[in-house]
Amino acid sequence: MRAHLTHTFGVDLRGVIDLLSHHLYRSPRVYLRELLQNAVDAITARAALGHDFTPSVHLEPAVDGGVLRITDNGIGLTEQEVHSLLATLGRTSKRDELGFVRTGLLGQFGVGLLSCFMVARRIRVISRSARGGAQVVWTAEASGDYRVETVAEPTIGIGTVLELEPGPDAAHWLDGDLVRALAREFGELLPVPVTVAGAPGDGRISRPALPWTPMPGETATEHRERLLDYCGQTLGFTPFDVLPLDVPAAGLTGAAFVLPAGTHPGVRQAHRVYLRRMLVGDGVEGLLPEWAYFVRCVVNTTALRPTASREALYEDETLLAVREALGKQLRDWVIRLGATEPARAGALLSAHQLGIKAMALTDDDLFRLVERWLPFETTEGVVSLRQFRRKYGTVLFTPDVDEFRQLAAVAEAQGLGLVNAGYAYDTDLMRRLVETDGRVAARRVLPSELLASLGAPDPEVEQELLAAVDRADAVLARHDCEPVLCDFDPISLPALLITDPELSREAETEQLRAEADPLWADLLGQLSGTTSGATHRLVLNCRNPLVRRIGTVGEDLARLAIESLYVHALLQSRRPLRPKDTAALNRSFLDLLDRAVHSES
Ligand SMILES: Nc1ncnc2c1ncn2[C@@H]1O[C@H](COP(=O)(O)OP(=O)(O)OP(=O)(O)O)[C@@H](O)[C@H]1O
Repeated sequence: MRAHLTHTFGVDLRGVIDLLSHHLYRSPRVYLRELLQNAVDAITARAALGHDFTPSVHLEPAVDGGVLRITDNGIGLTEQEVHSLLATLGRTSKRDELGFVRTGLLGQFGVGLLSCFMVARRIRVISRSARGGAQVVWTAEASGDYRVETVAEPTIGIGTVLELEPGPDAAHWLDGDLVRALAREFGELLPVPVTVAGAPGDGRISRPALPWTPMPGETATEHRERLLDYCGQTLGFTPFDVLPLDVPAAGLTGAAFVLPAGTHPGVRQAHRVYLRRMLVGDGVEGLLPEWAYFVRCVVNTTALRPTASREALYEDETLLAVREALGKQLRDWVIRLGATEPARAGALLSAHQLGIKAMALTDDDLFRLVERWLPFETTEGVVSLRQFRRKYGTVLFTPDVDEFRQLAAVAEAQGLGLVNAGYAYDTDLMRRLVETDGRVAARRVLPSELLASLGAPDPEVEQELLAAVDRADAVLARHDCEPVLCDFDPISLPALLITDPELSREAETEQLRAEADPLWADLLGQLSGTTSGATHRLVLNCRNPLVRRIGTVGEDLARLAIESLYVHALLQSRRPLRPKDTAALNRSFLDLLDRAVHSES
């Protein structure tokens, strides 16, 4: 029998270092965030020991291709800790025995330091522990080799000095201007004083106050102005508005900036997220519900967890709760705006219709706001549903933009009010209107209904036209269309093409039946019940002078005129042209042209 031996995975350090340092992070720039984070964590850990000291982190960018140095007066490392923490991938001092992240610290994975190998070929850590012991020097190469030395006579105070020697083609990452810019970006809000050599004034780049916290003595208007400016400088746009965010359970505060008009609903908004005042990233997604695509946030949190790359947030219970709470705050703000500044609420609704309509489908208050302020295209012009209902009681709507365009002029002339509910979420909103206010609140208008409201023509004119129309029957049948004679306004409109959705559905069923096998054909036959007529109706306006004249012209010209009116009505309805429609368009146009030219000559 063969013995079963247990083996441990071998690890090629070069591969792991390459993977972590080059593939985990999107850009080498994050090396500075990892360094600042370690320095701040070390200070937090030393403070937790009860030491009395003035925290400080100081950065010295490289000069002429030399080393970059970062010095902190945090907890430092003993020789043993250097071996176990710095030299063991994935080992961290920032989790407890059970693996939970210690409160108040930023790191947790034990890989951040490796990001330095994206810009450095050698890392040197000189450290003196607050717990005592000799000063230690750890020098690590990008190859994965390291050595540890102890120094009898300490050269530094308690804390750590970390030096990076630039890697090939990476010297610019350690240069003064870039280091100052990166330090400001990542560390600007850190509560610990961070100074960078060469930065203006006393070199401090971190400021004590969060930008969204009101300053002492600042008025509400000044505070708002300051935040609008901050948005311009940090996020690069002038917001429509700004609102404060606060989720105490997640230690989250911040500001939400509502984008001006023109934001595409498909865009996933990226937020600027600080974790314990350290910038996690400015492209963090998923902080808000999807419908809130028109808002960008800047927040600081103590409870959300970043992924190892720090470029996204962990999808856990806390994030779900935060997303829900922030969504609610946003929604409450919209409602408040509706109550206090209706005109601005109207402007907001028009600017970000899609997101707000989506929200309104599941939220009563927002639905009322939408009903009251969201502008709809109607036969009364652009008005809100509330205004429209005040005049007509019921909202008669078309679920299709083209259908609205086709019917609006005629409906208006007959004194019928019509609402275009052809854009995204509109018909769902109409359904909701019925659910909340009853069946009379909204109804889809059927083209046949409109047809019924049109007047009967003068019998004499009708008689005259009937013969001409009868003769043109075959022409229209080619287009699956039946002629109807009516009197309607506007008088200038000669003909109207109406497609009844019921009829087209039946026609489709018929077609399917024709193509299906006998069993299905029978079944579909029972469903459709009727023999289908034409799908379209060409409603000729007997009040229109051109239409009237058709009754008096010869057979060929009458046929040509009716087919031309069909094509004209089809173009007006903005429906896509089928090949036979295009053929009819060409035919009628050229025939008319031909006749016009001949009548001249
Ligand atoms: N400036 C420092 N002072 C004291 N200890 C440090 C310092 N920098 C790093 N360390 C120690 O080295 C360990 C490894 O650091 P590293 O940045 O790789 O991971 P981490 O900060 O623990 O976690 P993460 O990968 O999430 O950043 C830390 O847990 C810490 O104990």
